[in-house]
Amino acid sequence: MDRISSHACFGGTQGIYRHRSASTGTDMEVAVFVPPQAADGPLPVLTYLSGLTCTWENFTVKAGAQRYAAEHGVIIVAPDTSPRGLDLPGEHASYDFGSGAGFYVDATQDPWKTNYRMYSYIRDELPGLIASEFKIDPARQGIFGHSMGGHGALVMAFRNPDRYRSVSAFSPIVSASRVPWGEKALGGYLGQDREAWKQYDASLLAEKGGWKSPILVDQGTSDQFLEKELKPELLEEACAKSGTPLTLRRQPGYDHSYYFISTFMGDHIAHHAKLLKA
Ligand SMILES: N[C@@H](CCC(=O)N[C@@H](CS)C(=O)NCC(=O)O)C(=O)O
Repeated sequence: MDRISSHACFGGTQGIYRHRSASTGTDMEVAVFVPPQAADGPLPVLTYLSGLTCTWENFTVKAGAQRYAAEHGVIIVAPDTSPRGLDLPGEHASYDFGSGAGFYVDATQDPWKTNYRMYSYIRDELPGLIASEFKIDPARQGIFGHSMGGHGALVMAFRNPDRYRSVSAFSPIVSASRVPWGEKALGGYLGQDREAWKQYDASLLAEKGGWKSPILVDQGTSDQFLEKELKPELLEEACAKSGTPLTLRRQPGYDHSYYFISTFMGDHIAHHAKLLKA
């Protein structure tokens, strides 16, 4: 990984890196915050997946996570939301598909299947890279995210319970196969066979059970995407069915923005730190 920039932050270091990705066949950028406790030995890692239109930058500049990561001694990794630097047909035409909207899936359809492999990138390639460059404890990994990234985090955790010990989300798309954003993305990347979409639907995965640690989800009640795209009640119902321990907090008056995310960031990092250090 090449370091693009580095800033002292809350006694630790906020770095931005670029590396060649075998999963996407492109260069990828990623932000990594290393807290001051890194001097004393391997630390837990928390990966944050961003929402539509984002890069690593939205979270890194606006979420206010570094203060809490420094407090709890957790490394935070914030990747991009899609491959970059390509010009596939229609790739940059809309904010909710293609660039900035990889949906954390491995595409199976042309022309996406060669590069749009964000599931493999996040699950396999990036953790390997991070482990080779930073002093991490691979047995203590958590994942969280916002909106499309909340969907990504829940899907990643539910499909890989041995890999991740903790999960949380801000205003997640909880059932990608049953809302317009998800139908567009999964249809485009995976094709029209809806059976293939199920492996990327957090609520359908939750319904099957298998995730054991407490899940924290925050959702603003004034979120403009709440009824049409997010539908937290579907996750609530699925978790109730399978006995999955979900705490869903409806936060009155909050919208979909980073003003909301930064307000509850401290609670989320404390949630992960507790589970990762247990
Ligand atoms: N641009 C879209 C909304 C996209 C959006 O709200 N993106 C969220 C994630 S789903 C976000 O975090 N945007 C970047 C930011 O607020 O910094 C629209 O106009 O409807």
